[in-house]
Amino acid sequence: MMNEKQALLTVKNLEIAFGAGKRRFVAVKDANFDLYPGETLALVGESGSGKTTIGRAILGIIPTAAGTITFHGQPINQGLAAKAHRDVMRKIQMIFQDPAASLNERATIDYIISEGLLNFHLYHSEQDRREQVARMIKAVGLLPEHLSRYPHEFSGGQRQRIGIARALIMRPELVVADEPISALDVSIRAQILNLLKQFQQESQLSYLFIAHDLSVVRFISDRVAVIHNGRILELAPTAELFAHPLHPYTQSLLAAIPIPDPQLARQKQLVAYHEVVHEDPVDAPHFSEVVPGHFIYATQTELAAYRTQLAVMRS
Ligand SMILES: Nc1ncnc2c1ncn2[C@@H]1O[C@H](COP(=O)(O)OP(=O)(O)OP(=O)(O)O)[C@@H](O)[C@H]1O
Repeated sequence: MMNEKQALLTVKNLEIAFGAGKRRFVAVKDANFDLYPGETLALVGESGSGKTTIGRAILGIIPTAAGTITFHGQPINQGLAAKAHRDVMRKIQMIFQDPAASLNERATIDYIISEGLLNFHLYHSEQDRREQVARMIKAVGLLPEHLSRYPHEFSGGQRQRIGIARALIMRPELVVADEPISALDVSIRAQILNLLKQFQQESQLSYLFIAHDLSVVRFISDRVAVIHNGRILELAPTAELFAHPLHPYTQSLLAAIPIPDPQLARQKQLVAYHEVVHEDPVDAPHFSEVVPGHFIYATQTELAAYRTQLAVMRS
């Protein structure tokens, strides 16, 4: 079904490296995925796996070493004319992990939420700006009197609402949400997730949702990409991935989800997955489809075995 739609974002053979010469470190290796309008794709992996790096490359904050990032069919990682660049910068917004660190402490909430409108001239008059901000503040569940206050006067959850308002007032088409609830109290995480879902339903927003918590991913995302050591190892629709994880690393990740029932509580260790350097160029691993929509990083020989394994799991 997904493939009949035009992808909003396409990441193809993406490589991102830091440093040069002997210090060169490839943080993202040959990443491939599409993101469709109105869809949430989760990028899940342990700390340091390369999730944020992919998000930052999509936002144009860091350069890419190889591959393409295409938005609305237009490559955006190889330099854009100024007008097109501004247009993309408006349409792709970010929500950060730490709402305490990402808001300018010296600015009022009114200014923080308005800043994008001011920079991009997205208002007709001062009255229009005020109306847009008033609508947005209400939509994220804050009050008009909050506008004259400063970030330190708010709780973590309220700050994240401000961060969401700041991003969504730009009317983006894609939001890169980088661990948007992991810095928040457990009690308010669901509220923020529901708020993000509500906005998506209202406006066909797409989310690239960066997370390490699989229970959150299961709740919020349509599809999941599992990343490890800069490599996407498996990508599938959420229900499929949770029911039929194929890659050993994905399986260990799922097995490590803590179960709330203390009787059943378990916290298994993740199986370290080390990429094998394949000497055989004929059967080198690729990111390919096991069945339509379910991708895995494997050699052709492994792929055939995964197909059999999946058929058994499904029968
Ligand atoms: N500016 C940089 N210079 C050098 N190395 C970097 C830079 N940014 C990230 N890295 C490295 O790239 C790798 C991936 O980092 P990244 O922040 O994308 O991981 P992550 O999966 O988002 O982790 P976390 O959940 O901890 O944020 C890490 O090994 C990190 O040390």
